[in-house]
Amino acid sequence: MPVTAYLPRVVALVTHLHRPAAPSRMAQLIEQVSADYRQQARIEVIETSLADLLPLARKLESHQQADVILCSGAAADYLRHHLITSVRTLHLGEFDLIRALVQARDRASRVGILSFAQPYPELAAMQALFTLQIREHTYTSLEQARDQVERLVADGFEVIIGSPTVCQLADAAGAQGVLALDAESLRHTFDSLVTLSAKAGEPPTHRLPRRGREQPDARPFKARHRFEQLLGDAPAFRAILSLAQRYAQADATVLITGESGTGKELLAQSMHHASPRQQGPFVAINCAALPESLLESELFGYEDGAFTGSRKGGKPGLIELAHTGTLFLDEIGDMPVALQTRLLRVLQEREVLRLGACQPKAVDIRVIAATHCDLPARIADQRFRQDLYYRLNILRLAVPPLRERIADIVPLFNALLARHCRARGLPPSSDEHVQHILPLMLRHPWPGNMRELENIAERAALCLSPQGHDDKVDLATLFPEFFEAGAAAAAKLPHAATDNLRSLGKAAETAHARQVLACCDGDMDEAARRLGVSRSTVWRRVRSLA
Ligand SMILES: Nc1ncnc2c1ncn2[C@@H]1O[C@H](COP(=O)(O)OP(=O)(O)OP(=O)(O)O)[C@@H](O)[C@H]1O
Repeated sequence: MPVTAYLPRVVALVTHLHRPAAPSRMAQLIEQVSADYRQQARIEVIETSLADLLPLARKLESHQQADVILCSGAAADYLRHHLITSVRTLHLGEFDLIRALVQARDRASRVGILSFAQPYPELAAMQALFTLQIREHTYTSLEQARDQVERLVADGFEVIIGSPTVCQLADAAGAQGVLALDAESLRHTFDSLVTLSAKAGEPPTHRLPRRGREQPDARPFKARHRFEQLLGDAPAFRAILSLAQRYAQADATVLITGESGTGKELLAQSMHHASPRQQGPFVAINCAALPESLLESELFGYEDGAFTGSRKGGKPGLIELAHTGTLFLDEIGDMPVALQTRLLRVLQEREVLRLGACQPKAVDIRVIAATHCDLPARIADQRFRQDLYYRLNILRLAVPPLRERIADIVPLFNALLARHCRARGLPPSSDEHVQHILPLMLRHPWPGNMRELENIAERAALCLSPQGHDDKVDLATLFPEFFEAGAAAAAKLPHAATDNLRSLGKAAETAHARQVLACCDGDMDEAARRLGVSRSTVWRRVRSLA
């Protein structure tokens, strides 16, 4: 079947405090510049309020409508914490600043500049060109931007240069906002996106197309995570980590199994980082995400003229691009059988044959495959090749689901909660409110594993923080998954642990307290009674990151 050339889908999200009624200047500018890139990418511009930003971006991600999301400043940073899709920051350059300063000069003699995260390096040199009093502040969250704007206005700065959100904040505070964006910066951003796509294979992210969390940069095929970043102290998880660290040193193929969201990809990235191949590329592909024809050309590459729409000069496949590094085949259980046969050949011969080519090329790769499927069952259904299974299942890592790491649930939740509060500039959620959901968390079966825990922590950060707490919203409304059918049938631990808490060492105390609390279905009073300590001691113990 002929395959047409793949054009990466770039969605530019223009964020505002409140969505404007008419197209904003920034949206118009992006539309205008993107017209020049129609041959290289499909670029769509969407305006959104900050409140709708995340739901919108998540929808784009779940419908696989964006290979890259383009966003400015704090919004890009925020999305990066929440999405798997690649998020690029729309950086402002010196042209943006000069142009904005020229506009500002006509309106006021004192001009404030709000830049995201880092000050403009060129500002000092530019200041000499303008007879203006210029003061620059940086921000990393909406709250900080608001504070800085108010400070500038209180100090008599009438014009403030920044992003569309900064401009709206300035307008709301009684100053004038000047947008810092120039067509040149946009071209520069689109150029780098398109060049990357050509360099690294399409689409422009290293993960096709569902993933792409890493930012495309000079070395797009890189692993971001390391063992040190993996959270979790439960014995079952520590045992897997220790095995993975040992396997990282070997070169044999690894098969990682485990439910969705247990951290299989994180483990694969960490192994690459700790392996002798760490300087080589880490190339990841989701085998379930692409139709068979596309997956084949992405994996194996093609020669010039191999099919209608193929790129002139041909294209290397991801297997070739992983040369000297690691190839991570996620969702291997969903790979079409015809491709399994071709992959088997690569694993046996360590060479790859591009589509339309006669001569195979030698490749030096380490393969890590992952799946949430029951591969033996797939073999029985003839949906997975038995010989491929044995080629993959050399070093095996079975990642435990979260419900089997009960001692990890509370510390992981606390760590994620703190991260979300920090990212949103919110004060930490109060123990009092968080305490209410603890029993529910310990009872829940966590079918979505770490991913689900991240979602709960994000909701808790938003709604249980002192600022966001709303008495009208009850727990069943806020966390319906804890109350849905099935949750009640969550795995229950045996009522075995009754040792006196004071007799145990500190780390053991923590693990023990959590275990007992789980046994008591989260009933603090009952746990305190069994452990022979006060209710608040139980609480202190279970929430500590032992
Ligand atoms: N040990 C861990 N510490 C911190 N975060 C984790 C850990 N394990 C998983 N996560 C987080 O959980 C989410 C899911 O992880 P990951 O994508 O690696 O899981 P997966 O098993 O590969 O999922 P899938 O099978 O759906 O592809 C990610 O956001 C990741 O950051």
